[in-house]
Amino acid sequence: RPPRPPVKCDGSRCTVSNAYGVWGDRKDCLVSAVLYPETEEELRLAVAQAKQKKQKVKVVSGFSHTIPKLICPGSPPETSVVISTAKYNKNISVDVKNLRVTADSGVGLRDLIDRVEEAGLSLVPSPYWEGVSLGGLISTGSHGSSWWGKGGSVHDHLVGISLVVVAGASEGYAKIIRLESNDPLFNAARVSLGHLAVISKVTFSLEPGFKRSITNIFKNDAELENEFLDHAQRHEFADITWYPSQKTAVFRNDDRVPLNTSGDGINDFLGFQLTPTIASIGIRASEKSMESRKDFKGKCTLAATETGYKKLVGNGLKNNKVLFTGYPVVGRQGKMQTSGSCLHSSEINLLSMCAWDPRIKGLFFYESTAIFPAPKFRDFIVDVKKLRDLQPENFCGLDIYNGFLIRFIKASGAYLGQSEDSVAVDFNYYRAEDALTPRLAQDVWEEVEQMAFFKYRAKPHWAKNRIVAFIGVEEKYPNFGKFLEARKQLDPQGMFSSEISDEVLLGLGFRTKSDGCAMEGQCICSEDRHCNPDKGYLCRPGLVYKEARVCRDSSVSTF
Ligand SMILES: Cc1cc2nc3c(=O)[nH]c(=O)nc-3n(C[C@H](O)[C@H](O)[C@H](O)COP(=O)(O)OP(=O)(O)OC[C@H]3O[C@@H](n4cnc5c(N)ncnc54)[C@H](O)[C@@H]3O)c2cc1C
Ligand SMILES: O=C1O[C@H]([C@@H](O)CO)C(O)=C1O
Repeated sequence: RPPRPPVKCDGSRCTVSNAYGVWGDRKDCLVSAVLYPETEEELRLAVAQAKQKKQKVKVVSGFSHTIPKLICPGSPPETSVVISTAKYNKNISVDVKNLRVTADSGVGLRDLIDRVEEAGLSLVPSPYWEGVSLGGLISTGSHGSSWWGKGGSVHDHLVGISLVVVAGASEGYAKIIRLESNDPLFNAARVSLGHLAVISKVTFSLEPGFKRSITNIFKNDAELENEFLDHAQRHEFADITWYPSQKTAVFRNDDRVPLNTSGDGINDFLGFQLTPTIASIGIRASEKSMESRKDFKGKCTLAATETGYKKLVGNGLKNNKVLFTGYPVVGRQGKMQTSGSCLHSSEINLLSMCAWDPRIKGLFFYESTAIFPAPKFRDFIVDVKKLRDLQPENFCGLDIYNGFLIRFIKASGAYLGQSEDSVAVDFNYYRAEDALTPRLAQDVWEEVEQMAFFKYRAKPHWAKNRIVAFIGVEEKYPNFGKFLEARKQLDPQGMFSSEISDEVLLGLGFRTKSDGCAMEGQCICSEDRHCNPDKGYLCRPGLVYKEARVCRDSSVSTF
């Protein structure tokens, strides 16, 4: 079954959720209504109506694949409305001569890519997951991986954007403005987290169609900190997957090759494949039982099995669309850059879905993504290795997912983009059904999280992360003030802002620290009560990054 829609309405109000089904604070987002405009004029009318009713407005796509609660307009529900772009996805027009494509913001990434490739052109970057809308993916600075050309961030290939902004009565309370690359507001609008306006049209620059040639090289991680820079400079779409508990780093040699190169392969990334529901439930059940038995060894066995299987099947790469038969895998850009086959299954197929689908007891995890200025990343790796060498089993929980996924993002002019060439690192780890349930090695994850965001001042990916990652975020962007000025200019009454999304944008979520708040990254502990003393989890300093404050299982001896 494909993912379910993120919005559920009963008579009087609607609940807006995300793809994982649970927000970081585990509280529902309630709104008075959700509107489904289908044309740009209907989009404008929806904004005008909300302005006249003095409502708070947020935009959600048909996918809602963002983790932080950016799409929640706040309380009380009666005064808020959500505009969904799920049905605003009709128009895609490819301009072959000028190597451009313009589309409605609700269009899904896969639909756009297929149309562009049909026309013999290619969109260079994209997130690795295709289950996103064009408006949504640029709004959070979503990216693939590249330090070449315009780089791996999609918003750096945007050359025009149309916004529905609030207006006075004389202009019908809402109007459409078109911004091109040289507009002063353009750098605010292209990564705007839904805080300035509703994006109605996006225009991307394209390139003549090309193919990709991918080879995964499995290496020992001993020299990782000395090798990542060279790897990114040598291969246009390079990334690295580091499995710290196994001391293995998988260097993805990934380059563009001409269209006439032989090969019709695809990238059907394993993690995004249609997964038999029983498999997802099975993995989740075994994780849960290992957690309850504090079975580190079991986690490491599962991790080794997972990574062994991934190596065997090329992590989902297929040479002939069906099977992985060996490297290199060569295929069309449109079939290699992004994937998400679990999206394309029939409603009646109840036996398989995306592994994290909240309708089944499948995978349930945190997703942290830290974006480092390139010069700082080396020291982060060295610190994580120190932490890993203290007790490698602590890192098996990570390797059950994707380990550390290391990707490359180029400096951007976008105010909320990266101001310098950067390295993004994703890591997923087990999340318990209940907020207060202690998790194996959670102190290690909290230390890695705090090391990244506070010791190395990495920026949190706007679409991922637990709320603690956003503490002090506004100080990390040199042009943050310019973004706030643009927000004041385009939305003086703060119609698109809310105290809930301000916790992300302005890192304001820390006024009160409640009992147990540190157990899910809702605060950084400063007292034991912020952890779970009844279960022996107490607030302690980090082992390598001493300034970190983490919830550690006091029943096990530290080193
Ligand atoms: C399985 C998975 C894999 C992922 N892989 C990657 C990856 O490889 N790289 C990466 O960088 N990210 C990745 N992401 C994150 C994803 O790219 C972002 O969450 C993206 O923003 C989701 O797009 P969406 O259409 O679901 O937007 P939503 O989640 O619906 O919205 C995101 C934000 O954009 C705003 N917004 C949406 N549409 C509009 C509009 N038309 N006008 C104004 N504001 C709007 C919303 O208000 C919100 O603030 C992944 C996410 C998942 C779940
Ligand atoms: O869930 C996600 O998957 C990708 C990456 O971790 C694997 O492709 C990504 O960036 C996510 O947020």
